[in-house]
Amino acid sequence: MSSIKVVSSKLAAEIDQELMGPQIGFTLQQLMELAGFSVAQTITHEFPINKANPNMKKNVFIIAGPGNNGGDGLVCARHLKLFGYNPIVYYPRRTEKQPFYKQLISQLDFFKVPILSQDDSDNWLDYLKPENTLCIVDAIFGFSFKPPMREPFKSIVDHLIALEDKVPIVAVDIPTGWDVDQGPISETFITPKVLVSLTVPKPCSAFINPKLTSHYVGGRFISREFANKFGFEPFDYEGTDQVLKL
Ligand SMILES: NC(=O)C1=CN([C@@H]2O[C@H](COP(=O)(O)OP(=O)(O)OC[C@H]3O[C@@H](n4cnc5c(N)ncnc54)[C@H](O)[C@@H]3O)[C@@H](O)[C@H]2O)[C@@H](O)CC1
Ligand SMILES: [K+]
Repeated sequence: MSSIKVVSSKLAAEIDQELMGPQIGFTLQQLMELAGFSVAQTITHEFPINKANPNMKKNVFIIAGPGNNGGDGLVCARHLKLFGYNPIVYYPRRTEKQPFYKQLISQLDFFKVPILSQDDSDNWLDYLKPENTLCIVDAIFGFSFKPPMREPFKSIVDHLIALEDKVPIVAVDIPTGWDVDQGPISETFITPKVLVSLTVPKPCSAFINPKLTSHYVGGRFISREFANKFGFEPFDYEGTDQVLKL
């Protein structure tokens, strides 16, 4: 893993600021759309739908947290549905922070993606049976997580830890509970089977064990000049792919 270029959380924040600054002018919605799309595409690579097997598990359980990592999960769910999977979203703390989150929810309703809420806190695990679930998407926390983990997420993550040997977890950007720079230092953290780093891997990705976790980079939205300015080479994405296995 050490040969993979990573950028510190500080630099990652600067990259985001500049991408969404007046000169380049991306909006958060645009970046989130590409980020969520890249996570959905990673799932098609790691867990492809086998049309010859009508009994194949197709349920993907997406847990969306209260921030933008959660937003990536909502976008990912919509694309998964269009790719032929059966996404189920658990979104226990809806945000009012950005008005477009309501639109993301409306879009999921439009595609008839079930969304569990705070009201389902006693029964959400009924929808996450290992015998029916292909994989879990961890879109709970990304680079703004600060331990210790508060409820309801602590209990949710404890359940995920108990399930992680039975159902593979795909982590969006940062495995939940990991520190963006120092990795799994808190008391509660997951160990994903797949990590999708967005834009560029953060230092915590150096702590994944390549025997346990496949590592992808996604969020294909920067030019070579822009990457070089921040001290790294852009990733060699193939064709129209939005993700690259590292
Ligand atoms: N340029 C960007 O900023 C982009 C970021 N994206 C995603 O956005 C993520 C970062 O998003 P945010 O900055 O919104 O942050 P996060 O989604 O990492 O989490 C912030 C939220 O978590 C809560 N939180 C933090 N620590 C907690 C704790 N210990 N217990 C309970 N709740 C806690 C905060 O109150 C806040 O609501 C990235 O990792 C990435 O996945 C993508 O959407 C694409 C664009
Ligand atoms: K995550």
